[in-house]
This record gives sequence, structure tokens and C-alpha cells, in this order.
Amino acid sequence: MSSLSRVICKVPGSTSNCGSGFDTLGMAVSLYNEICVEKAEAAGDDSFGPDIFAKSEMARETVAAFFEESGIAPFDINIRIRGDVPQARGLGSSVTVRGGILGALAELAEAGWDKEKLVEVITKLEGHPDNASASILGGFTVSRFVNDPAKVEAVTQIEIDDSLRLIVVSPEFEVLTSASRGVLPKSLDFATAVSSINSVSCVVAALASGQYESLADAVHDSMHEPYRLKNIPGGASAIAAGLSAGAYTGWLSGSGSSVLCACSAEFSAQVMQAMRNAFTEAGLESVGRDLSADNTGLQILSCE
Ligand SMILES: Nc1ncnc2c1ncn2[C@@H]1O[C@H](COP(=O)(O)OP(=O)(O)OP(=O)(O)O)[C@@H](O)[C@H]1O
Ligand SMILES: N[C@@H](CCO)C(=O)O
Repeated sequence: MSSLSRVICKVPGSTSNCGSGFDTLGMAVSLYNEICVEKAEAAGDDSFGPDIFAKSEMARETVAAFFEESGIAPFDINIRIRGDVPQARGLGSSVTVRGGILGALAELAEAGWDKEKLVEVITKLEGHPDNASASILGGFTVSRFVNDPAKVEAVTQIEIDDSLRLIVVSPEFEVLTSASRGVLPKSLDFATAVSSINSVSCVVAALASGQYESLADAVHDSMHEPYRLKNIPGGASAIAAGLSAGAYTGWLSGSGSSVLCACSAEFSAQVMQAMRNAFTEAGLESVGRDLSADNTGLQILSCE
């Protein structure tokens, strides 16, 4: 057993799918949670945040997965979380929780896990790799799987510079990913599949080449957004308003409820205002954030 008693990780939130890149594309964003894992006997005060272990089924499931996967004998811990990633808004909050717990526990128990191992285990827990790859590795990520999205085979990571602004607007209500996956169709017709391949290829080409202006009008998703956006009042209008105000393109962030428009810095203020107005017109309060990509991913902030 290591002599460490407390480890703190910083984990960025993420936007996923990026249009039609369902379960495949993700991007870490400059919005963070910090997760503190401490041995129970070393428990500090609650100034960092309250211990969530007893209250959070997700935390307990993640801790159990760590001990099972590592083969290390379980020990008692406390888990504290603080930060700015809103829960159940399509910004990968669940991965910040799972990633922070696993990253900190792996240090605390000297499990020798690298970031690829963290992505593998989080992907198994989440059932898909898109948010996990982005938040742990940073940047824009393309995750490879064959048939089973819970089993990630490889990840390509691409740095995105901060000239690309990510205007994220989150309406006041939560959408649970598990529920939002339930509204999706069982099959798609051939024309929809072809159009989705075209859209997602254009997004990947623009982001990989750094020619962000070729994102213009790139996202035309008919795989998941139409089914989900109709349950988010103002969501489709917010993306359309952002495009009219000068954004290159826009998408439903993850499974929602946040929507995102990508633009150059000169348009960011007007794009955000237009997007927020669309939610106001739909009768919803919203929070707007002008973000960039995070190219670092999970970081260990301190080990004591
Ligand atoms: N700060 C937090 N503290 C405790 N639990 C959290 C926290 N943030 C998220 N969670 C857990 O994660 C759940 C939300 O996960 P979910 O996958 O539904 O949405 P998301 O990860 O925010 O969005 P998406 O997967 O679409 O990007 C919450 O219901 C809660 O169980
Ligand atoms: N690819 C996932 C991301 C949200 O967790 C989905 O759209 O359901």
C-alpha cells in the first residue's frame, strides 16, 4: 500500500458526437471539475466539497470497477468533487466523475495505470468512448471501436487551438444520457446514412486540418439530433440563431440539453446572445459559456 493519503485530479468536461459522429467524436472543453480521493482514515474537512461516496451510485460503481480491474484489495475512501461542469447537460459530467475517481485512485493505490487504461475502463462503464477519450486525453478525439462501443480499440487525438471558440449554451433542465439514448431510432435509411457520413467527414477534415472556416455549415445531422432536439424547447432554434449570427456550425452537445456553436472570436459575443435569446423565447433560463478546447485532458493536481 502506498504512503499517499490524498490525490486530487482535474478533469475537463467534453462535448461529444459533434453532429453525426455518434459515440465516436469528442472534444475536451475548458470547463473543469476537480475530484479529491482520500483514504478514509486521512479524511480532511469538507472545505473541498462534501463526501459523495454514500450518495452516489455512479461513484460506488466506479470504485468497485477500479478494485476489480486492478486486483488491488479494496480500502475505504472518501470522494469530494468541486467545479463548474454542470450535471446532465451534455458536457460529459459523468466522465469527469468517473475519470477523476479512477485517475486519483490509480495514483493512491499505485496501480500503474496510464491514460489509455483510464479510457478503456471508463468506456466500459459509460458504454461508449467519445466523452472518455476527450476528457482523459484532451483535444478533439476520434475513438475507434468495432461493433461494440463499450470496447475502445484506439484513439486519435488532435489539438485544437483557442482561435476556435466553442459557444455552449445550457438551458435550465437536465437530460440524462440513459434516457436520451432511449428516444433514438433502431435503424436509419440509406440516404440518411450517406448524408451522415458526408457531414461527419467534413467535421473531421476541418478540425484535423486546422482550417476551421471549412466547418461552415458542416453539421447536418439526422441520426440523433432531430429525435432529441424536439424534447429540448429552444434547442434547434438556438443552433439556427447561432448560425445566423455568424457561427461556422453547431450541434447538440452529447445527448443534451446544451447546444454548441463553433465560431471565430470576432463572432462569439453575438453568437452567444442569439443562442440565449432563442432559449428565452422558448421560456427557458440558460447559462452561456465562451469556451475553447482543452488539449491536456486529465491532470493530477496534487498527491499528498
Ligand atoms: N458533480 C457531480 N457529483 C456527483 N455526481 C455527478 C456529478 N456530475 C455528474 N454526476 C453524475 O452523472 C450523471 C449525469 O451523467 P449523464 O451521462 O447522464 O450526463 P452528462 O455526462 O452530463 O452528459 P453527456 O453524457 O450527454 O455528455 C448525474 O445524474 C450524476 O449521477
Ligand atoms: N454518444 C453519447 C454521448 C452522450 O453521453 C450519446 O449521444 O448518447
